[in-house]
Amino acid sequence: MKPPDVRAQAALSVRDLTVSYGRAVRALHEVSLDVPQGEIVTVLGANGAGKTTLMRAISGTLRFHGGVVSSGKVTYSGVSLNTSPAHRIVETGIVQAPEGRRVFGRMTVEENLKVGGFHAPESTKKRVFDLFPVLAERRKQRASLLSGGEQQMLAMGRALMARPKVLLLDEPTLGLAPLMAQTIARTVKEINEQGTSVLLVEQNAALALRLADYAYVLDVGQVALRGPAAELAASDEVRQRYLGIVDEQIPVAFGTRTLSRWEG
Ligand SMILES: Nc1ncnc2c1ncn2[C@@H]1O[C@H](COP(=O)(O)OP(=O)(O)OP(=O)(O)O)[C@@H](O)[C@H]1O
Repeated sequence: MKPPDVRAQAALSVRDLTVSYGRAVRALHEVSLDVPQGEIVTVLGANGAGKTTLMRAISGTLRFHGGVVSSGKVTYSGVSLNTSPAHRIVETGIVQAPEGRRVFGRMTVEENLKVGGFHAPESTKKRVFDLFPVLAERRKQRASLLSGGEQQMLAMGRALMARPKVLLLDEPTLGLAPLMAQTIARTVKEINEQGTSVLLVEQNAALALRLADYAYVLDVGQVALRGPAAELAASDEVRQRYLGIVDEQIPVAFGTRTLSRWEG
């Protein structure tokens, strides 16, 4: 049986990535991660763990935030993306959905979608409207009039207009009511079932672990834990630390290790 770190058909691959902001802040230290074709992979971690930095390094936007990759690499289908500008990475098929509040408020829903994919065929817009019927209903409305959850849907819809092979989602359920968060989660699953791989950064670990095939936990810039999402969800350590389930009988040991059946 294959060891888990040689995961099948890794489309997007991050190897030993170290990222700093200026001289003082090392935000990621030798982080490795794979997003195989067709999977949902989630990255969990507390505030400041480095999740957003990881997304920036993948999407080529690190430089806009004063960050640099000091070692390691990001590849897609074996091709290095380290020096690719952000627009080239989008063309490669790796597209980040902006945060929900980053939609263009004065533009209509439809205009926002157009910004996501000027050359997208009508069928792509239809796909977005099928996934998010509320966007079809409000297509002529200004984006600023949408609710927070609907704006998040629009942000995801805008990313889908670029027809991504890998969709990067940075906390898509942040600040949303539980019912809306569930709707977003269901749609992420549907997007994935239609063939798009997903890298999902979430603070809502319970939701993310239900959705994902595989999960990584970042802790102060390093991968502290990784494994199949179902195994992490069942782990007492993860339940106590990330799912808020406290059982004082069980001591928490927390170091770098892999939760997997291969480890014995
Ligand atoms: N533009 C920046 N300049 C300097 N330091 C930064 C910058 N962005 C992030 N950092 C630092 O890098 C570290 C990782 O931050 P990052 O935002 O990647 O974490 P995160 O896991 O996404 O946290 P959160 O959940 O709060 O967004 C933190 O110590 C943060 O203060």
